[in-house]
Amino acid sequence: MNDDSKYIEIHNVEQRFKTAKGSFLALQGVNLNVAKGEFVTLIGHSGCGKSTLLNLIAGLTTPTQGVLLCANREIKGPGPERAVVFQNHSLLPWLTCFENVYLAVERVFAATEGKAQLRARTDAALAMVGLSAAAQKRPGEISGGMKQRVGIARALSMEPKVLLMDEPFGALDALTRAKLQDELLAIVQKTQSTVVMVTHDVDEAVLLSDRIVMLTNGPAATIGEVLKVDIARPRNRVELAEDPAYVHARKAVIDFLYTRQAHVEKVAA
Ligand SMILES: Nc1ncnc2c1ncn2[C@@H]1O[C@H](COP(=O)(O)OP(=O)(O)OP(=O)(O)O)[C@@H](O)[C@H]1O
Repeated sequence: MNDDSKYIEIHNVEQRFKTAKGSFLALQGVNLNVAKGEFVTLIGHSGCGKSTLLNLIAGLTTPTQGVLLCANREIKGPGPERAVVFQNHSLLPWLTCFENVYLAVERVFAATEGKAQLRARTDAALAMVGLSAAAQKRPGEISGGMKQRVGIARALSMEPKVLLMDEPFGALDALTRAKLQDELLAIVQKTQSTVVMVTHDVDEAVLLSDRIVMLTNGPAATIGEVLKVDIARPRNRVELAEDPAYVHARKAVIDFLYTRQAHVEKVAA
């Protein structure tokens, strides 16, 4: 039986890495459920294990202890139902934007759909991120924000059940970042996707999330606190700035990061 409140289940997960100096315990005792359609961000200081946790959900790595499930199935490797967007967009530079997205569409749908349908899916994904006009350009001919949009279009084109994003806007300037955050909010509202996103940015976390998962510092990092963001959607960044619920959530995250998990590394506040 499907339980939508437990779409992604993370049970007592531990991740150790072998290093030249021996075994390094990155994550320990991580337990979390993510509901279908929920937007969850992972926040914590640099090196605490956010990407490690995201990679485990993506199936790019396997835990040294514990188990992860997606829609009641154990995550044993990467799968098209869990699309990943990385910070560095990872596009193939010799292909156009269209071709970069088409490759992903082909991988997922070629067995069941004809070329015209595959092309229509690619066009629709590019349109969703406002890139129809740049479809025939190569990554070297477009801006960083546009490249990131292609990465998002590629992920969305696979119609994944879960969108996993590792600091997707981390390398962008503040204005482009704000624009893409707003676009992502609108897209997720439309697609009702389940999203797990890694971020360093407190405002980004509060603006986008239904819940903010705060990780303690490593080694042996774990979930320190989970904050529910009780702000109605659609959210408007200008109105939010003075919303008491926004101010409260922001303060709670900053308090966790700077008081309870104080660290020499900086996190954008
Ligand atoms: N393959 C690996 N081998 C050894 N150690 C690793 C490996 N991957 C990650 N680590 C270590 O695990 C810890 C968590 O790394 P991770 O990249 O998940 O942190 P993060 O919170 O995503 O950091 P940042 O915010 O800086 O990207 C770090 O101490 C890192 O050095």
